[in-house]
Amino acid sequence: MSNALFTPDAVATTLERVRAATPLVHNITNIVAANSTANALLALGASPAMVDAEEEVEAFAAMAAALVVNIGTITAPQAAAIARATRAAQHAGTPWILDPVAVGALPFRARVALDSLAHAPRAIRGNASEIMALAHLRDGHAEPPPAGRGVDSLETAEQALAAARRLAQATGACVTVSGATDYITDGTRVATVANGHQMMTRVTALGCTATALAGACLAVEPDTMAACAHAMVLLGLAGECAAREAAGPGSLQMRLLDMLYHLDRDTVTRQARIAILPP
Ligand SMILES: Nc1ncnc2c1ncn2[C@@H]1O[C@H](COP(=O)(O)OP(=O)(O)OP(=O)(O)O)[C@@H](O)[C@H]1O
Ligand SMILES: Cc1ncsc1CCO
Ligand SMILES: [Mg+2]
Repeated sequence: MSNALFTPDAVATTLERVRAATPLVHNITNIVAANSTANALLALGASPAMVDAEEEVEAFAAMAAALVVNIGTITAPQAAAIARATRAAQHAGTPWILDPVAVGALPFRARVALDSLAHAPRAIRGNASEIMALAHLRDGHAEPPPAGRGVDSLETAEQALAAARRLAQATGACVTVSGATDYITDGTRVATVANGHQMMTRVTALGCTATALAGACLAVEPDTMAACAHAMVLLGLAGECAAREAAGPGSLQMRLLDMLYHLDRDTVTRQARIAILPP
C-alpha cells in the first residue's frame, strides 16, 4: 500500500481501468437512488444492475464484480435479500460496500446495517451523521447518538473522523465520510479528497452515487482505501466541473452525468485534490 496510490495519476488509472473492464456492479439500493446511480455508473463506464429479489441475489452477487448495498428505503423483503447477498458476496470474494443511509434515525435499518457487518464489507460510505451513528451502534450502544436523524448530515465530515477510524478498526472495512472534504480511512491511515461543490448537497442521492462509484472502483482497484478515495475524486470532480456551468440543482444533475462520461486523464491529473495525511 504505497502513497503513490493517493495521487491524481492513480485516480486516472482507476478511471481507465473501469472503462476497460466495464465491471458488472450489483446494486441493492433505494427507490430514490436507483435510476440516478445506474446512470452515473453507466456514464463512468461500469455496467450497473439493480437486483434485489431474495430469490436472485445470491447467484448475482457471486457473479458480479462488486456489490453495493444501500438501506435508504429498506423493506423487510429487501433486508432478507441483503442478508443473502452479502453472505454470498463474502463467500464468493465479491467486494461489497455498505451505504448506511439514515442509520441513526430508525431501529429497523440500524439492525439491518449492523447484521450486514458480519459479512465482511470491504467498505462503508456515509455522511458524517451516518458514520457517527453506525460507529456508536457498532460500539454496542442500543440507541444511536441523539444527533443525526434523517438522510442529510448535521455534522461536518471532520467531526466524524474519530468515529470513522473506530468503525474501520472494529469492522475491517475502509470507511469514507463524505462532506466538503471527504475522509477515507482504513482505521490507521487517512486520505482526504477536497473536490466537490456545495450545490451537490441539493441534488438527491449523490452520496448514494459516491457509494455506487466506489463499488465500480473496488471492482478494478485491489487497494480498498485507494478505490474508495478515487471514487470520491471522480464524483467530486464531475460535480465541481458541472457546477461551474449549472444554473441550479436540475442542470447540475444533468451536467454531472455528462462530466462523468467526459472525464479524462488530463482533467483528472490537473484537478484531482487527493492527499494522504501524515501519520
Ligand atoms: N459542502 C460540500 N462541498 C463540496 N462537496 C460536497 C459538500 N458536501 C458534500 N459534497 C460532495 O457531495 C457528494 C455527496 O456527499 P454527501 O455528504 O452530501 O452525501 P449524503 O449526505 O449521503 O447524500 P445522499 O444521502 O443525498 O445520497 C460527495 O461527493 C461529497 O464529496
Ligand atoms: C431522500 C431519500 N430518502 C430515503 S433514501 C433517500 C436518498 C438519499 O439518501
Ligand atoms: Mg446518504
